[in-house]
Amino acid sequence: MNPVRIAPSILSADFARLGDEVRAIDAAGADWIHVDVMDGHFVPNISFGPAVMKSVRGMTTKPFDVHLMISPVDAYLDAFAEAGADTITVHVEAGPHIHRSLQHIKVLGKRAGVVLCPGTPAKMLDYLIDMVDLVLVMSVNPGFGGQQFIPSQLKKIAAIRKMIDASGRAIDLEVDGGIDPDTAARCIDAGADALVAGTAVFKDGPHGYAANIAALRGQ
Ligand SMILES: O=C(CO)[C@H](O)[C@H](O)COP(=O)(O)O
Ligand SMILES: [Fe+2]
Repeated sequence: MNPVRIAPSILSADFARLGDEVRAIDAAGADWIHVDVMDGHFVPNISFGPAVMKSVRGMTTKPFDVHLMISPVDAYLDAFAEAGADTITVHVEAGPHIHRSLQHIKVLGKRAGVVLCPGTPAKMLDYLIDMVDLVLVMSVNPGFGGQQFIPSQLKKIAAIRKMIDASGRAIDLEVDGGIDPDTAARCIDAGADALVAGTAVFKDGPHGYAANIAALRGQ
């Protein structure tokens, strides 16, 4: 398994200083930059779109890990690829043709990720696992930062770890929502190798970013 990768979610950044915030989490040791895109339809919140993401893409060379909470999503995939996404992750719950969406992401030359909401079973991955580069398990209901971790998702993480190992493919297993040093350790024990964190990274302002990221690694 890979050493854990930490992906701070810029949803919790100061949007008035977004470029500086991306530079700051890069300098503080972020492995990936997690970009939460919310459409006010699939989830009850609106964040930002590809133009805002593109405007900060040049602030770091770290991979952009783009979590699309958009339904329907297919019409937006090209725009996020063009705006500098490295991994594009789409919800199985967001439309009837998840397989087509994942195929399209691969055609765009990007890493394809699939994400499951807390109420969605791991078996939804049975016919997708052979085509994805990343599985994202939501440990909160998507739409907002600062929510409480849902412990039932640990069992799902462990089940997906087995599916990934059985596949023989290199697939990242990422968890998103309510991650702090305690829940991070529990997710890693269950088999996660990438963690998204918004509140736990950004809560103290820029002087705390490096220590907060290190704490999620158990350091
Ligand atoms: O996808 C998300 C919400 O839908 C965010 O990535 C997630 O909530 C991160 O925020 P926090 O660490 O504060 O829970
Ligand atoms: Fe997210």
